[in-house]
Amino acid sequence: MSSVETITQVTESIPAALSLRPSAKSQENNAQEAQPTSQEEAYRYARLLPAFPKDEHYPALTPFEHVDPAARALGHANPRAFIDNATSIVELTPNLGTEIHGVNLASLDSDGRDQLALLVAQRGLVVFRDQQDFIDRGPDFYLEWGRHFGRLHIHPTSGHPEGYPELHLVYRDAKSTFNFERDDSITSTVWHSDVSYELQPPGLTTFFLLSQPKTGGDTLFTNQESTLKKLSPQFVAFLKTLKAVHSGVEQANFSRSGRRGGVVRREPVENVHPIVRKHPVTGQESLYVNRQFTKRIVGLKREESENILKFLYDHIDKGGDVQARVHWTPNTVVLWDNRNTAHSAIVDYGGSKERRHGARITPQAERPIPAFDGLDLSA
Ligand SMILES: O=C(O)CCC(=O)C(=O)O
Ligand SMILES: [Fe+2]
Repeated sequence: MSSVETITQVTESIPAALSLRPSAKSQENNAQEAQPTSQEEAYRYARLLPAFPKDEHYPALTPFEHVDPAARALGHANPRAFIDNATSIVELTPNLGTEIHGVNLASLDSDGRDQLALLVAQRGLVVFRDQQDFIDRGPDFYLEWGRHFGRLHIHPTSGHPEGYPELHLVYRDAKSTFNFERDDSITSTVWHSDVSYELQPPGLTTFFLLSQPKTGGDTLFTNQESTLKKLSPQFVAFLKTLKAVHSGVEQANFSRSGRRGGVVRREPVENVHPIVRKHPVTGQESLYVNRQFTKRIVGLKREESENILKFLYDHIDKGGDVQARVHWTPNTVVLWDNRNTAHSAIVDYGGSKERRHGARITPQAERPIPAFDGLDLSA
């Protein structure tokens, strides 16, 4: 987010586009053809533009039992049956990311979706091309899709299509942005795991673009199992004894300040998570801190906490050898596992006619499981 989850700078106020209505006649191609503002009436996805209703308030989230769909695929005779007929399956990097052509996600049955969840858990990032059917099915389908994987999260501050608070939108055009811009930073890169401040942050997450710039606006991913493995066993053993505070306060304050959409739908929370978490299905351990939401290490002196976190963030920043970069082509749908990866938007576009409009479906998963059984998260 600031990705939209990030600390964003809304350069101008809410877009005039919000008042637009869909045109049944519009056949605008959804990508590569960014449309000028004067033609926004014809925007094919106008009904999915971000809205920020002021009267929307939700109570605190309550705990729930998450049953991971990937676990159901573990005992399957062929857990990759759902991609048996793919025309191409390419590993983006040895340790992170698989790109698949020739599989229609929208037609996957329950069993196929479970298998998909297992592949996403194993590869961290899975990119599906040519998913026009999925994208064209629209918001009710997106919600039904997401509910297969867990309870859908409603974002406390981001824009959503009118009537669909469970869809988190990223948006930028010539007039406005609801993500990623920090006018005081040398970079738009903000590594994060989505809404990690929640008690039960997301697992499998689905994201796609409805419109995209002609070039640029790729998304970066990194493998947090690999970033952990690069550290010495002695240091990892120490990290496993630690837990950290993740906070949604800064994000809410940013919204309250009037930048972004100006709404806070749910009071911000802070939660404590293990610095090294264990995946509930694969059992793999991963580093679970991020520059956007992780604030301090519990129990350490301030300088100790600041320096260790800074070291870990620098380590993540420098991990080009465990990262992958998704280039968006029209009708691409990407899934990542927020438990064992981190990601960042790249804001390298923004010509006067460029629009980038994305939607995220964000099911929550389990409370992060500490890699070290003895870690007490209640204290
Ligand atoms: O826009 C992007 O490339 C990433 C957006 C993002 O971080 C998110 O929606 O979680
Ligand atoms: Fe994100």
